[in-house]
Amino acid sequence: MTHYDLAIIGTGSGNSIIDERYDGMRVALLEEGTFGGTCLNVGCIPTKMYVYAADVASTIRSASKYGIDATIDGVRWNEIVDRVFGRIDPISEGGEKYRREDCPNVTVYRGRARFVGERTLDTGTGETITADQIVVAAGARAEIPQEVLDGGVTYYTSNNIMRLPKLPESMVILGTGFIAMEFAHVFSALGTKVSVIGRSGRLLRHLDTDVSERFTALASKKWDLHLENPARAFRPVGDGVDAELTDGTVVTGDVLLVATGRRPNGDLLDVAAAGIELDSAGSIVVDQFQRTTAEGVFALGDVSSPHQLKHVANHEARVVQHNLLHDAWGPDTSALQRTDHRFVPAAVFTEPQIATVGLTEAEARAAAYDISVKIQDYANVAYGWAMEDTEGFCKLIADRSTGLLLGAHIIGAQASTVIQPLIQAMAFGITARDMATQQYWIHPALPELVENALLGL
Ligand SMILES: Cc1cc2nc3c(=O)[nH]c(=O)nc-3n(C[C@H](O)[C@H](O)[C@H](O)COP(=O)(O)OP(=O)(O)OC[C@H]3O[C@@H](n4cnc5c(N)ncnc54)[C@H](O)[C@@H]3O)c2cc1C
Ligand SMILES: NC(=O)c1ccc[n+]([C@@H]2O[C@H](COP(=O)([O-])OP(=O)(O)OC[C@H]3O[C@@H](n4cnc5c(N)ncnc54)[C@H](O)[C@@H]3O)[C@@H](O)[C@H]2O)c1
Repeated sequence: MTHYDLAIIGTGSGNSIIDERYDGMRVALLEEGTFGGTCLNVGCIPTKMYVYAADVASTIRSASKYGIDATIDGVRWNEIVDRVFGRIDPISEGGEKYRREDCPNVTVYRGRARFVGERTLDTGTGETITADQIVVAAGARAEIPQEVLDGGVTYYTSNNIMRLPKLPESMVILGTGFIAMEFAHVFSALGTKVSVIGRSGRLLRHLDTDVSERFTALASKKWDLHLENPARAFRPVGDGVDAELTDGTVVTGDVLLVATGRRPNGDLLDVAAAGIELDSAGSIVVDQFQRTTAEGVFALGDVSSPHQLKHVANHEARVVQHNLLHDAWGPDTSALQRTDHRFVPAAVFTEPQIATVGLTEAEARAAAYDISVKIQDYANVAYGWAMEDTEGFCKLIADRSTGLLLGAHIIGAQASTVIQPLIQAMAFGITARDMATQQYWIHPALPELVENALLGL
């Protein structure tokens, strides 16, 4: 049985651990799927490349409000697909080739790994290995509701929807979370008729209520929404799918996209054989040093994190990368790094974009903070006038007793970029007053939205 200094399950964020500090170690890298993981191959990166194309189409459609007449003559779907995957697929292939051919200390195993004992792995290739330390970076997978499986219909997930052979005329999307909304934007902007089925009354309902309500109102003008009306059955019809809803409505589409959450992959790894605990949501339990309940085993990213975001997985990977090299299992933890999950931001790349960090107003009130709330409309700042924006806003929530921000929520153009100074203020403990008054804000740029929101607080 081959013994390694380190074994890593998963080549998404896990692959980034192995840098020159590990040159003197024997490392096993285990991967069952496409090399490079979710973000690169089927997640953040390709989706945002599609979103960019969708945004271009949207801009053309809305050009007339600026006095410019333009129409879309055609959407070359296959060229969009080729632009995205023509760039991404070689990165994945190159990454694997690099590990196999240029990293003499790394052995790549291509199979489904699972634990068969303490720090012992069946690599899924016929070989079992042991390692002094193991990192579980095995990610998550799309959850498929039973009613979809029972219906025997063809369905797509985020894994394969981007490689459809042609742009569908109509699409039924099950779910109202991040993935559902980003693909609804992509396909509708490119010309597909989009129907969305949700169980609750609002899209993106985990966000601040004002943001979620505004987004739902805007979406209802362009998509066929079926909210508070869960699907109870799915049936194949011709080349497409019928979804029968609880009130009897039937929603039909050429293609069904299921985007109802992603389940951590810990349940497929026989973790109990290694003494690794899962929580009730199926995530691997980790402490602030990313250590699991089994000595010598770390976990990071979607398999162990409630956030399921790439910037969180990256942060956790850097912590693990450090702690692997610092006797993480001895009594003295002073040299170890801790993960910091206090202010985790997220953005939804829809139209309009949404960005969020910290508490929602409801969460802040439930936590009994004495809060100050300000909503600043894009329509009331100069750049908002330039864009004729009548929809977007920035909502800030601050703690009156400290003057510190508790939450920031933006819906509107470039929200994912405009929010960054607010994330910085929260991370570095800058008060809203100092933030507003102790620096210049470029006039008349979009961040004046944030300046005015802060002044308003
Ligand atoms: C459509 C989509 C869009 C997204 N967009 C964004 C975004 O815009 N911004 C953002 O921050 N996040 C986004 N995310 C989330 C982000 O992609 C994930 O949080 C991140 O990629 C998780 O990284 P990871 O390293 O934990 O897991 P992964 O990158 O999923 O890596 C896990 C790897 O482990 C392998 N594996 C699993 N089990 C085994 C096993 N038993 N044996 C061997 N190998 C195994 C898998 O094949 C996979 O390659 C998106 C996700 C999706 C699906
Ligand atoms: N821009 C980004 O950062 C980005 C983009 C895409 C994905 N992600 C990450 O990937 C994760 C997974 O995305 P997701 O959209 O699949 O999950 P999600 O948790 O955001 O949303 C899933 C939605 O599906 C609903 N749902 C569950 N079962 C259902 C059913 N049977 N019928 C109808 N609706 C049902 C849930 O109520 C929820 O609203 C996200 O939580 C996010 O962290 C991030």
